[in-house]
Formats: sequence, structure tokens, C-alpha cells
Amino acid sequence: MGNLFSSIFKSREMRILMLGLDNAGKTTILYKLKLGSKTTTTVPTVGFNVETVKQKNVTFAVWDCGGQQRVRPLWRHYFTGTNALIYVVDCSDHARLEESKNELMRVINDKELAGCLLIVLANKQDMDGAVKPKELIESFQLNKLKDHTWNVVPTVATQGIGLVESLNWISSNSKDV
Ligand SMILES: Nc1nc2c(ncn2[C@@H]2O[C@H](COP(=O)(O)OP(=O)(O)OP(=O)(O)O)[C@@H](O)[C@H]2O)c(=O)[nH]1
Ligand SMILES: [Mg+2]
Repeated sequence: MGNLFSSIFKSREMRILMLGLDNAGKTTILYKLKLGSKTTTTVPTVGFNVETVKQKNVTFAVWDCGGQQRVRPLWRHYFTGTNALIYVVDCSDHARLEESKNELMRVINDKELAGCLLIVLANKQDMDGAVKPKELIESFQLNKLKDHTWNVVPTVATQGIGLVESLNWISSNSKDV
């Protein structure tokens, strides 16, 4: 009985790594999740931000790394122990979709991220001509990913649309925590 009780009510902790090109909306997402309706302005991240976000019985430690090209080599230092990768894409930035895809493939195939969940946020859906999740799946060829459970969620970070749903998808699809 004690075990049953604790397995139902025990709070879980998950380590979340958030990556994506500069200007994708990562820091906006982090603080929207942390602060809710309060609006925040962001500056390009040099280094990282980390915040804990509680959602139901899960505590997410969300690591938001700067995406500028010169700081991308730092990403790998945050891989160890990651339960889920949130990869943020600016869907209005057609010119850099290919670059974004290439960075994702480089990262997700790293041994340190073997078996972690992948959720791709198709962000900036409020912008005219934004690439839709279906098109993103095709251009990123996500169906070729065999070693990761993945999902694509449409988001508008500035309005908080799609963010809590993304955390819920992560907690309900994680096996080992
Ligand atoms: N229209 C629109 N703008 C957004 C959205 N999400 C973020 N932005 C804007 O995009 C810009 C960049 O957002 P950040 O959150 O700083 O981007 P970042 O991914 O953290 O960038 P780096 O720290 O340089 O890696 C800001 O001006 C945000 O207000 C969105 O869903 N729609
Ligand atoms: Mg940032």
C-alpha cells in the first residue's frame, strides 16, 4: 500500500533541454511557462537560462541555450541526463529552415541524447506564411527518425499557445521517470 501510494503521488522530475536557432523563441517560451500571463521582453541569449516549471505532479527543469551560431558549440555540454529535447523552429523564417534542420539532426544523433524524447515546436504560427507542422515534418524528414519518440506541436510563444500541451506530451510519453 505504501508503495502504491507513493507511486501515485510521488512528484517526478524531468530534465528538459531547449535548443534551436537564434531568434526561434526559446527564451520567450521559457518565461511564458514560468511567469504565465506576464509579458517579458527577451534579448539574445549568450550562455543559458534555466528555470523550473511545475505542471501537475511533474517538475521540469528547463535549460534554454543561446542559439547564435558562435554559441552553438556549447550545446553539447548540456546533453547529459536530458529526458526530452524541445527543439524550437521559427516557422516564419523560411530562409533558415534548412539550417535549422541540419542543427537538429546533428544534435539528435548524438549518443548522449540516445533515447530522449523529441518535441519540435513549430513556433510563430501567428505570422503570415508560417510553415505548418505537416510541412515541417516533411522538410525536416522526421519520419526517418527511428530511435526517438517525436512530436510536432504548433505554437505561438508570445501568446502562450501550445506550450503547456507540449509539457504534458513530454510527461505522458516518458517511460523511465
Ligand atoms: N510573432 C511572434 N514572435 C515571436 C514568437 N515567439 C517569439 N517571438 C519573438 O521572437 C524574438 C526572439 O525571441 P527569443 O525568445 O529571444 O528567441 P531565442 O530563441 O531565445 O533566441 P536566442 O537567445 O538568440 O537563441 C522576440 O522578439 C520574440 O518576441 C511567436 O510565436 N510569434
Ligand atoms: Mg534566448
